[in-house]
Amino acid sequence: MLLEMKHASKTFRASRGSGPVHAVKDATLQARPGEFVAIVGESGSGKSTLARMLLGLIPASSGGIELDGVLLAGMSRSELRHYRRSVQAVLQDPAGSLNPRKTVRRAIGEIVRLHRIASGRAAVDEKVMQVLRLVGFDQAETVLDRYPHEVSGGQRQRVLIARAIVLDPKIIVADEAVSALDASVKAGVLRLMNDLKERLGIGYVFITHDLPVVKKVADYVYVMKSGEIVEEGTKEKIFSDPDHPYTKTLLAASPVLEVIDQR
Ligand SMILES: Nc1ncnc2c1ncn2[C@@H]1O[C@H](COP(=O)(O)OP(=O)(O)OP(=O)(O)O)[C@@H](O)[C@H]1O
Repeated sequence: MLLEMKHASKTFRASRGSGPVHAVKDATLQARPGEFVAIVGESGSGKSTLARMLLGLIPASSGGIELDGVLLAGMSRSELRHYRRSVQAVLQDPAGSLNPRKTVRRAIGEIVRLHRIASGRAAVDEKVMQVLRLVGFDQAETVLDRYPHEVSGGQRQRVLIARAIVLDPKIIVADEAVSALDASVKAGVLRLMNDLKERLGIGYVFITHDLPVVKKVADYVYVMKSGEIVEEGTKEKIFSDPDHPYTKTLLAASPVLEVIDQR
């Protein structure tokens, strides 16, 4: 499977007193199952807009997204359903990704029902537990009836990952998915994502401003500046031999790649 963004641009219309915003300009990238692709750039560089286009939440102004050569904008309903299952989102939890009024059981169970992965209370519960175990809740039954505010930030992020992988996606688009977490919790969630890559062959488009995280997990890196992808390459190349002056500035400004717990 191949997910591609081809020459995609997004321009937001002018609002009163200001001109149009060219949030993403002519972006081309590729993502595959089993590969950790990072998109790195400063705040305002257009990363979230790019993620929203990849997830089909907003249309591109020009260019487009393709899954195995089929243009997202031209997909039939069943192709679109396949796309939405194959390409899942994990967003930053403080963005309110989990409804505070739904228990973990309900937040994941309703996806199971909606997509007819299982039906009947016992079968749905079993599926929910299975996916919770996959994301590291060894005693899944202890979190089933908790509300989002009753679990820790790292656990909430795991629940969000569980909710994404229950659909058996091939690629997860993660926008600042670990940015709000403390270093040790962050390391745990990254380990989990890496583990899911190895065990289930999930690929990631991992969007972040956090270079130490990129250094730890990415296979391939795209660097964004002012809406444009200014450089791309393997992690090794980007970190040891960057070409673009902006990449060099980013690396120099990074808090010398604090060592993230490797356990
Ligand atoms: N709906 C919108 N309408 C108008 N302008 C927008 C809209 N969404 C984003 N923008 C603008 O597009 C530019 C890129 O924003 P975007 O959120 O994609 O950047 P980002 O790299 O994700 O930044 P951050 O890390 O701060 O979220 C910004 O100038 C932003 O103000």
